[in-house]
Parts: sequence; C-alpha cells; structure tokens
Amino acid sequence: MSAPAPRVPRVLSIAGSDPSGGAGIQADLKSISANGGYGMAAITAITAQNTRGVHGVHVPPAAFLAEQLDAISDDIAIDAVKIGMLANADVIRTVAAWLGRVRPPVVVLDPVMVATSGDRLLDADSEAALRDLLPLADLLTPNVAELAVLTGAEPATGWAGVLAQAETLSTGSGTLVLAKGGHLAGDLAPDALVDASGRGRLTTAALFAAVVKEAEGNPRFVEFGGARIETTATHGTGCSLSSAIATLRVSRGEWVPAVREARRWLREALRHGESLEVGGLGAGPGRAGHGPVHHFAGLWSRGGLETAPTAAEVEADWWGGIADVRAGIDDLPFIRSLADGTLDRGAFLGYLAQDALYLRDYARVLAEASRLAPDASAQAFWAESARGAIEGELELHTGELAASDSPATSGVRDLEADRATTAYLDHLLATAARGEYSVLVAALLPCFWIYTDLGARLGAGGFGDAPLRADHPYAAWLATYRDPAFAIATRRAIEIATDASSRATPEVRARAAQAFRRSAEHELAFFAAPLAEAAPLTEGVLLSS
Ligand SMILES: Nc1ncnc2c1ncn2[C@@H]1O[C@H](COP(=O)(O)OP(=O)(O)O)[C@@H](O)[C@H]1O
Ligand SMILES: Cc1ncc(COP(=O)(O)OP(=O)(O)O)c(N)n1
Repeated sequence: MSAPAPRVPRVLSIAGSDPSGGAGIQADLKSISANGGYGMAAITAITAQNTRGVHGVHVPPAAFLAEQLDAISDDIAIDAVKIGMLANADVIRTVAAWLGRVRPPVVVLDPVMVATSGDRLLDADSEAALRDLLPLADLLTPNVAELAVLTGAEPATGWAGVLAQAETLSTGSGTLVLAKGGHLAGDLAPDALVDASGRGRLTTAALFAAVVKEAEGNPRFVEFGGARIETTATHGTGCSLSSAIATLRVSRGEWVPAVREARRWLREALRHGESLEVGGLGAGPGRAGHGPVHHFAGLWSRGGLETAPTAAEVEADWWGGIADVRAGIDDLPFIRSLADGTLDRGAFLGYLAQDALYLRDYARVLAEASRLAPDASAQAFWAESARGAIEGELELHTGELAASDSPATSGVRDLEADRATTAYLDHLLATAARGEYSVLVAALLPCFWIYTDLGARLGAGGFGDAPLRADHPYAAWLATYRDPAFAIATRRAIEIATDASSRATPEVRARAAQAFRRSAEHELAFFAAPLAEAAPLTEGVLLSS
C-alpha cells in the first residue's frame, strides 16, 4: 500500500491587491501555488499600481476585513498565514484581534511599508500599531528600509549593519527575523535568519548545512549567500519570498530548509522575470519600472502545461490512433482466408512457425518488463505473461507444428525468423534495452490487444459465420484467440500500460504512444507476411517510418 500523499499546506495571505499582478495578494497566491500550497487571500487594501509605482490606495472598512477573516477561519483550518500590506491602524488592530482568536501554527509578517519604487505604503500613524503586531508573528521579513523604520535607525548601507538591526528587531519583538540584502549595493544579495529571541528556534539549523555563526550574547544567525541577479524584474520579491517561506515552513517543518528552498525558488523566478515582458508600455526615458518575477518559471519548464490524460483517455487515444492499422489487418488476405477457412495450410503452418520464433523473444521482453515494473502486482503480471508466452511457444512445437510434415515447419527450431518477425522483435528488444518501463509496456500491448480484439470479433460473427463452424479447418487455433483467460490478461495489460503512460511526463508518454503504434504496425506486417513473402516490408505494410 502506498503512503498517503502529504497534506497540501493551506496558506492565507492577508495583504493588499496589486492589479499589475507582481506584488500583494496576486504575488502571494502565485508564490503559494508555485511552492505547493493552497492559497487564500483576505484583502486589506486595493491599490492602483503598476511596475512603475503606486498611484492610489483604497482601504475598505476594517470591519469588512474582519468579516473576510472570520469567514475563512470559521470554515477552513489554516496552516500558515502570511501578512503583507496593512494599510492603516484599524486594519492592523483588526488583524491583531483576529490573530488573538485564531492563531494558525505559522505566522510570517512582511511589514510592508516601503515599495521598491520608494513609495510609502503605510501611513506614519500606523507604525505604532504595527509594532504591537510584531510579537504575534513567528517570522518578520523586513527589507533594508523597513528594518530601519522598525528599529528607529538610518537605513543600513552594508550587510553588517543590516544584521545588527535585525538582531535589535529580533530582541525587541521576540521573533525570528529574516534580514534581507536585496536593496544593498554590490554583487551579493545575502539573506540571514536571525534569532536573538532566546527561544532557540534555529537550534536544528546546523543540520541543514547552512553557515551558522555563533555571535556574542548568543544570538544565532543562519546566512544564505548568493550572487546578485542582474535583472530589473524585482517587483514583489518580498511578498513572493515571505509567502513561499510560510508555505514551505508548513511542508518542511523547519525554518532553515523553508528559507533555503524559498530562496532557491525565488532566485529561479528572478532569473526568468524579464522573459514575461510585463511593464514598460509608454515609459519615457528613465521611467522603466520593475517588472514581476516569473513565479512559475520552474514549474512551466519542468512540469509543462499539459493536463495529464487519465488512463482511460490514453486507452482511447491509443486504440483510436491505430484504427487504420486495425482496418488494414482486417482486410489482409491472410486474415480473411483464415476466417473463412480457405487459408493455404502451408501458409498457416509457416505463420505458426514464425509465431513460435516470435514468442521465444517476446517472452524475454515480457520478463524485462517484469524486471522494470514499479510495483509487485505489475511485476507478477509480466512474469506470468512471460511464462504464458514460453508455454505458448512450446505448445506450438508439440501441437500443430509437430503434427505437420510441412517443409515450412519441419525442423522449426532451425527455421530463421522472416523479415517481419525480425523487424518486430528488433523493435521490442531495442525498446526493452532503452529501459523506459512505460514505453516498453506500451510496445508489448498490441500483441495482447489486437489478438484479443480479433478473437472477440471472429467469435461474434464479425467475419461471417465460417469461424464459428465446428468443421472449420483452423477451429482449434481460432479458439485460442477467444480464450477468456487471455482476454482477462489483455485487460490487465491495457490497465497497466495506460496507467503508466498517464503518470509519465509528456515526453515519455509521446514515446510510449509511438512505441505502441509501431508494434501495431509490426502486427500488421506479421499477419501480412505469410501470404506476401516476396513483398518488401516497407512497401504498403509498415505504415510509418
Ligand atoms: N537582484 C537580486 N538578486 C538576487 N536576489 C535578490 C535580488 N533582489 C532581491 N533579492 C532577494 O529577494 C528577496 C526580497 O528582498 P528585498 O528586495 O530586499 O525585499 P522587498 O521586496 O521586501 O523590498 C530577498 O531574498 C533578496 O535577497
Ligand atoms: C499591494 C502591495 N503589497 C506590497 C507591495 C510591496 O511588495 P514587495 O514584495 O515588498 O515588493 P517590492 O517592494 O519589491 O516591489 C506592493 N507594491 N503592493
């Protein structure tokens, strides 16, 4: 039994709206999603802003914010809260009162006061109220300017000054502080978790190979270094980082790995921000703004945007995709004459001899699928199928073929595989050698599926009444096509192969679909060969190259 999937962190952003989508709740929701969380948002303020600056702020009544917060917490268990722009003292007190009642396990407060553009986002009267809110948080994430406001100092101009102010803030608020070097000059953009609170929140930090420095007075710093990324797309970095940390703190259970992963994600988003080409319309010289980071750069490039098909959809796609091959098989003189009983016996026995040769290696490829299978049930299924294929080969030698004195089959062990058999086996053996399980089981599938389908239709009168007559010359052989045990095995093979493909990456899924079709084409060539010995296989038999 597989372990239950870890629960998705439910993360609430209490923040302002940025209609340009780069900061505020818009950035928070993207960041929470990109880091594996379920995002929610209670809006504190509506701003009119773009990548060049803030044009206006509208603050809805604080009572309505309280209504939003209560509506969420009355119904939903909140794992983490990220607090961003709090537009005035009423709003701040409303959030403080709500936090007093509902204290989610993780609270990250990004004390938004000054945007990258330099605009003040919080009026001066609100700063005292904000100071009262600080101790209710677990982590504060001020930028250089905000750190200065909160510590009543001039903005630091170097990293040492930032760390000193962060230590002061941590001591005063009793919380962890993330000191951020984003606004410093120079080639580096370091951050540091600072815990001067004495609550020992960073005691497991050393486990995560971060640089841990013991400083005097026992404050603890965990530094995260990194080169500054050359980009203008820095709008909303603070919002995005704090939301990512809140989300990852829930899933990782520790601050240091949460910050390290959030930074790694943000740095990737920063590197790709300019590719979004958001902002700059009508900007005069020197008025270019700061575009947003690309929150989904990694997800889109690695995970793709394609919605994965279900196994049932893969099944329909694959079967529908070989409709032409199936029609071709139905029309083959070999199948038609096998069905009506007029097939030349020499051709029939030649076909059986090739089938025996085919089954010998098909069994080996089935065994390889068993070796690669990701779970015991599939492993057992392919192993059992390999055994069935070998038994099938042996039965052919002791049954129809042994009873025959046809020159086509005498000494069948020495008989060579014809071109159709060789080409089919080459395809299967090469696919097995590549070692991609989902592709391999797709390649194995047509041999199950096409035979079972033919058997069902032969038995249901789809090729006329002849195959149903007891005196049909190949009645015993046709009965093997309708074996109920084989039909059950075919259903299981379809389930396993289509399920594997539905879970695979789009690239692997495309290779599996191609391998499936190629095998189906080889089935057609295999059925065609007994009555078309001289025909080159590539002419009119193999449908694709
Ligand atoms: N050019 C950059 N290169 C790398 N990291 C950056 C850059 N600009 C900002 N950061 C990072 O973005 C995060 C937010 O920092 P900062 O810009 O200082 O905060 P805010 O957005 O609140 O003003 C920090 O982790 C900081 O190190
Ligand atoms: C609605 C709103 N909230 C916050 C900010 C500032 O966000 P931040 O992430 O600090 O971004 P920059 O300062 O780096 O732009 C905002 N602009 N709007």
